[in-house]
Amino acid sequence: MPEYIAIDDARVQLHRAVPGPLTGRVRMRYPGDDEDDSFYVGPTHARIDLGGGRETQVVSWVAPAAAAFFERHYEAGLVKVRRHLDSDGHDLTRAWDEWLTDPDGIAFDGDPVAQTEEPGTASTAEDALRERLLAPRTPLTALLGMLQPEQYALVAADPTSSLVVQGHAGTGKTVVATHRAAWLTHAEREQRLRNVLLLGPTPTWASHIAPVISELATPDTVIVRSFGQVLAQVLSANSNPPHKPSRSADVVHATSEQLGRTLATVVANQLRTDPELTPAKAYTAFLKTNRVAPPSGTRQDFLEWREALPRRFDEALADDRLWPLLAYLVVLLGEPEGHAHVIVDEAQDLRPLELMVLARLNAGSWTLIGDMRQRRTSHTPGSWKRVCKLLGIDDSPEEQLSGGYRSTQAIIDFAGSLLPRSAARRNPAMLGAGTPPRVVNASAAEPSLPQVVLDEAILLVDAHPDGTVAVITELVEEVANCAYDHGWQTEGSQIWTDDHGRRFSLLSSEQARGLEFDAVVVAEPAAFRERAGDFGPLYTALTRANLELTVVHRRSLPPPLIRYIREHSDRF
Ligand SMILES: Nc1ncnc2c1ncn2[C@@H]1O[C@H](COP(=O)(O)OP(=O)(O)OP(=O)(O)O)[C@@H](O)[C@H]1O
Repeated sequence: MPEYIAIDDARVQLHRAVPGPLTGRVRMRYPGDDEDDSFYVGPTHARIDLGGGRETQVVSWVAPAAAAFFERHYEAGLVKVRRHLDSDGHDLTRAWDEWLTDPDGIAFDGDPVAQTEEPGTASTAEDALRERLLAPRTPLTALLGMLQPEQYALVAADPTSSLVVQGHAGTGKTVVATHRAAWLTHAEREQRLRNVLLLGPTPTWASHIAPVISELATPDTVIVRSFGQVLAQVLSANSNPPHKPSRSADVVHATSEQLGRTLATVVANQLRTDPELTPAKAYTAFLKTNRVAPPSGTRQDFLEWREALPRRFDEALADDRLWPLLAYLVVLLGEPEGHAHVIVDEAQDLRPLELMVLARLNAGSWTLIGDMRQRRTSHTPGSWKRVCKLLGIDDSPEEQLSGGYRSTQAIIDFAGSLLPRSAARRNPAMLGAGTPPRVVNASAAEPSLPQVVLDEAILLVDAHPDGTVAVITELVEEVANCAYDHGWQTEGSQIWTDDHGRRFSLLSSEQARGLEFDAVVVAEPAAFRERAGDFGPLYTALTRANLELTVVHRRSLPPPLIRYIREHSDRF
């Protein structure tokens, strides 16, 4: 960070180095004081010796005093001015001042740090935020300097009670989840928690958020896992078992809550006669019990499904779709060491039995973050109240996030047409209006749909040479075959590259959860609903785009999108 270089240039000695860029600066007057106080906010507490017996202080972002920087209405009248510092790695790129009183001259005077190269303070907080959001997105990074007051309030909310955060796509829920995990466990917080489990939908999500955790969190305090990895860990199983085609998943998910009740009853009954009960013995007992509780219309299906299950626990482990069932038996019988707090990102996607497993892994309170409108199936609870009930949370306030940081207004409005009118967004997108989505009808016989999708993806890749592009579709295999035929290669199975070094990601809506790209092609919208029976996955797919969205379809578009296009025919 230039301050340090500049401080060194000015032969200003540091007591200790600050590991990372400073976040900002505050000038305020405490009641009863004759002079203003000024301090920096940064990644950790530090004292900067300015020479001549003077020093300035860096207050850790987790300290209560840092609220003077982050909170919009910090104890009215105390804060005079805040200086926001934005950096790219260790280079200070921008600084801007936010006056809360009438400007009275120099915002921060009298110390060498203020006379260093902090760039001009022309931009406002809003300009700086917009500029950053319009630039090609880098992997998710710590955003301390940009954290919005509504986000900070949730990051730093009291962890003695549980918290539910509902927010539209792109309102910064993952930003809140990651920063909260770091805040709760930070070594400099007086009542820090010993550990936090930070849970999200997929391993790709886990790698997407990893940089924030390694930048902000105290080492070895935040455990990042995908839902599947948690189940694998409970079962000590490999997290990528071979998929066996079966009806297991449908029945496990469709009867999830009743299945949980049946398993709990089996375990309780068996324990009466067998205190040494193991998950394997409980599984065998479950295969035989008459005390099953599926909904009446599905009882026959349930019994047939159970009849076809592997006869032994260790054989059943080979089918990951049975993992929630098996893991529940393990946690019912074991005494897992509970986490001090669990944060769940995309929490709307957990099914009842998965929630019941999780409930037994947490010894503390919860932070549940998600968007009920992005539910991927009707087998997940339809309300936060229901989610809380399954986790055993008594009464938790439901907080809302309302800012729009991911997508342009044009993309938000187009995707938002899939939502009920009552769910419309309240705040305008920070990225501005943007260009309307491009809708390509590929219903002619030639070229094929995958070919059109590939051509559109290449157009976007060329238009965003420094950015990221994704194709999101339920027809992953068809598009992959087409890309392969045209000389594209895959690294992992999601990122495709060509000989010119161009690249795009190819994902199903399930894999795209929680991620974002500068430009996105969504292929064959009609196919999303067939999988989910709901618009949630299509809404998720459309809202992964920051700046540009192309929709390619061969079949008819879903009626709300047709209506939207008709009502806004001037834009399409
Ligand atoms: N305060 C902020 N300053 C700068 N960028 C922000 C801020 N809050 C969020 N963003 C950016 O907006 C984008 C969306 O944020 P995030 O992924 O947290 O949203 P989300 O609510 O989890 O979305 P979804 O539910 O659709 O996955 C990210 O690029 C993030 O870095």
